[in-house]
Amino acid sequence: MEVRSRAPGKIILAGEHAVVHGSAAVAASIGLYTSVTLRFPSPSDNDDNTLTLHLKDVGLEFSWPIGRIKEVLPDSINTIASSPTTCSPETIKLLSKLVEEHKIPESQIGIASGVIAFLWLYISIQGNKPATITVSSELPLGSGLGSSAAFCVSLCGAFLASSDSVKVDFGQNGWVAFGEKEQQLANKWAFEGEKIIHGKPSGIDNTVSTFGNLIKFKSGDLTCIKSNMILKMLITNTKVGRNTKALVAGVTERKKLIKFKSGDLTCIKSNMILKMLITNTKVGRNTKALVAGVTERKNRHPDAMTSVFTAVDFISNEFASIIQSSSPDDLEKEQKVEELMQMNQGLLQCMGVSHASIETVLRTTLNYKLTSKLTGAGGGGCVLTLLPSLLSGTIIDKVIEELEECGFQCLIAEIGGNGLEICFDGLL
Ligand SMILES: Nc1ncnc2c1ncn2[C@@H]1O[C@H](COP(=O)(O)OP(=O)(O)O)[C@@H](O)[C@H]1O
Ligand SMILES: C[C@@](O)(CCOP(=O)(O)O)CC(=O)O
Ligand SMILES: [Mg+2]
Repeated sequence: MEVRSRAPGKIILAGEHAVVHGSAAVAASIGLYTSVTLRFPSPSDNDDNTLTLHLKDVGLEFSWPIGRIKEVLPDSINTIASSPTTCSPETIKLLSKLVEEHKIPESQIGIASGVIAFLWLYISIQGNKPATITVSSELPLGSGLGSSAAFCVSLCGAFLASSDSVKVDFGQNGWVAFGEKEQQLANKWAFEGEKIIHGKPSGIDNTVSTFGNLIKFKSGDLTCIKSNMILKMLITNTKVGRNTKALVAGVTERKKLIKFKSGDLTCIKSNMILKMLITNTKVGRNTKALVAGVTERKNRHPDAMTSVFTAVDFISNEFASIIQSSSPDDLEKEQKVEELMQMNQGLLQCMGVSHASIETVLRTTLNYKLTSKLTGAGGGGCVLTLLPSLLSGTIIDKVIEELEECGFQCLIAEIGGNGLEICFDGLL
């Protein structure tokens, strides 16, 4: 039996880091996916009693005899697929032992936490069954586009789709979304995986990767917005990590906004056209370390940092209301969005998560009177640039050219598309 799943990356339009400390944030899924293939051995493969993980993006393969997993985890993991559970520090230690039995080059050591998350999610949902899992991604890893969440969500999608606790219609062709209950379950499990990779995630990345679209998020509170505005983002990457090929996808038009709160869906219409260019800088960095750094700064300066997070909360809420507003004055809305992005970037600098490469993108785009802010954890990674609707294509080409001359990489990706999807027919 074979099942495939895919889950998108994301951009955070406003509120990263502050969202970890309870502020609101606004995020959108992007049309770049992490894909997982899960295959259980057929009865004729009776020698195949291993759990194998192929990580195509980093060229690494891990394989454990099921007997070895049982030896290291003698009490087995007593979780049930329908009940997402946090991995205890003791179990993380045991799973690390399994990962350390494989050589991961020092330059790729960040992958270890992803493999531990994989083991936790697989064994928790599927138990000690032999299987081969292959992961590949269109997302640059560790660049602020939520590859860790897309990794966890796509894994959970495949594991749950082939478990008894989720009812899926095997008869459907092509990519299909889970029902809402199954989406919630995949989202909760993915959050448990993100905890292993990020330390203290807010949950925004796994949520937008699971549900897709455009969302306003506050811990324990989610507003999911589908819009008919055109959001174009340029991603700039600072090239210290691996080379990422330019990926260009279409820009979609969305018909309505969906407000989603505790399981309730409310549709909201929007007429605004907001063009965003996503720019990706390619300086490698680690979300866990950056999130921990902000928390340490908060511990050192609790009052000042609480004020910063409160300001971000206002920015995110205002950002969300502007893009949902029915006012026909797009110019005014764009100017407000630009100001909010500028303010958010300033506050991210206060949190200590900007980087020289990000500042270079800010300066370069400012030469064209364009506003940018980092997206995701910062410290390098990706930067967003707002493209006002009256901006000419020639200017956009010039900005991209100049950014690429700095060694960065620019991509335009679809914003606010589908979330987690599953495919059983093997045709895609
Ligand atoms: N396709 C993938 N293959 C292997 N590991 C992955 C993949 N995608 C994400 N990961 C894991 O997620 C980590 C990157 O997550 P993070 O630092 O949060 O950056 P981001 O989520 O912005 O890409 C990687 O170091 C790895 O552990
Ligand atoms: C910094 C943060 O707000 C977003 C991190 O995103 P990314 O892993 O850099 O793509 C952390 C979080 O919300 O969990
Ligand atoms: Mg991440």
